Amino acid sequence: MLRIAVPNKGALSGPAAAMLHEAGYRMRKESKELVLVDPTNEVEFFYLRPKDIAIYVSAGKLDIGITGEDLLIDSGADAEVILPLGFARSTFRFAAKPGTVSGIEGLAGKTIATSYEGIVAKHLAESGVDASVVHLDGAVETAIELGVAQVIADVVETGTSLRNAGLEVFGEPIMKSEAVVIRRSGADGDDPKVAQFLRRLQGVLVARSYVMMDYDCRAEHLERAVALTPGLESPTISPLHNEGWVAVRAMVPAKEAQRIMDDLYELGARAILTTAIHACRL
Ligand SMILES: Nc1ncnc2c1ncn2[C@@H]1O[C@H](COP(=O)(O)OP(=O)(O)OP(=O)(O)O)[C@@H](O)[C@H]1O
Ligand SMILES: O=P(O)(O)OC[C@H]1O[C@H](OP(=O)(O)OP(=O)(O)O)[C@H](O)[C@@H]1O
Ligand SMILES: [Mg+2]
Repeated sequence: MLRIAVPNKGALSGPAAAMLHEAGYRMRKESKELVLVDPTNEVEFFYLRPKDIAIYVSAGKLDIGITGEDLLIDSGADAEVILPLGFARSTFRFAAKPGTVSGIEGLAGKTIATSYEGIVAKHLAESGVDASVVHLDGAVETAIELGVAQVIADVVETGTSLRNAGLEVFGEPIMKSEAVVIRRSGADGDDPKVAQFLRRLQGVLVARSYVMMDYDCRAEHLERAVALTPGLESPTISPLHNEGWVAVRAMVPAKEAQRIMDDLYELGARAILTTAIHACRL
C-alpha cells in the first residue's frame, strides 16, 4: 500500500481532496476520520495538519505527502518536491504600516510576527539582518495594531487581508508557493506505486487545463486549421460523407479555446465543439 499524507484542514485540504477525488481515489466522508484505506487503489491516506506533513514524510513511514511549498521550507524537514499541483498559489512577504519600514535593511532591531518562523529565520540569516521573531498561530495581520510587532511576515494571495489591516508589503517576495507533492529526500525515485499516483494527478492537471475540440473544415483549409489546433501529438483527421470536407479532433489549452474557435470559424470551419476532458494519461 502507498501511504500518503494529506492536509486535514485549512486552505489546502478542500482543493487537495477535490484533486484526489478527480484522480479516482476514495475520500473521507467525515472530517474526524484520521486514516482512510482505499483498497481498490492500494493506498492509505493519513489526514494530518498541513504544517506537520513534511516532518512525517521526512521521517520515512509515509511515502509521500501533499503540502504547501512554503510549509515544506518552513519545517526544515529533509523532503523534496516531486510534483507542483497548481493550487494554493501564494507569495510570502514582509508587511508593515506604510512608511514605517522600507527595505530588508530596515528590519534590523525590529520585531516580526509570523506563523512561519522557519522561513523568516532562514531569510534573515541569509540577508545578515538581526531582528526578533515572535510566533503567532494565525491572524498575524492584527499583530501590529495590537503592539505585538512592528512588522509581519505572512502568506499573501489577493492582498485583501493586508489592505483590511492598513498594511503594505515591502521588499521583494521572500518566496512563492503552491501546493506540491513531496517525498523524503533521496527516496527511491523509481517506485512504481509513486509513479502511478503522480501520473494520475498529472492526468487531472492536464484534464483541467485542456479541452477536446472537434470541428469540420474544407480539405483545402486543413493545413491552416491544423496550425491552429496542433494537438499534443497531432490531430485526428477523419473523412466526412460530403466530399471535400474533413472532421478534425485535437486537444487545445482551455484558456485559448474561445480564441481558437473564433479563428477556426473565420477560416470557414463549422460545427466547432469543445468538450471537457474528465481524465487522461499522456
Ligand atoms: N489565502 C490563501 N491563498 C492561497 N494559498 C493560501 C492562502 N492561505 C494559505 N495558503 C496556503 O495554504 C497553506 C497553509 O495551509 P494551512 O492549512 O496551514 O493554513 P490556513 O489555510 O491558513 O489554515 P489555518 O486556519 O490553520 O491557519 C500554505 O501553503 C499557504 O501558502
Ligand atoms: O492575501 P489574501 O487573499 O488576503 O490571503 C492571505 C491570507 O489568507 C491566510 O489567512 P487565513 O484566512 O488562513 O487565516 P490565518 O491568518 O488565521 O491563517 C493568510 O494567512 C493570509 O492572512
Ligand atoms: Mg492561515
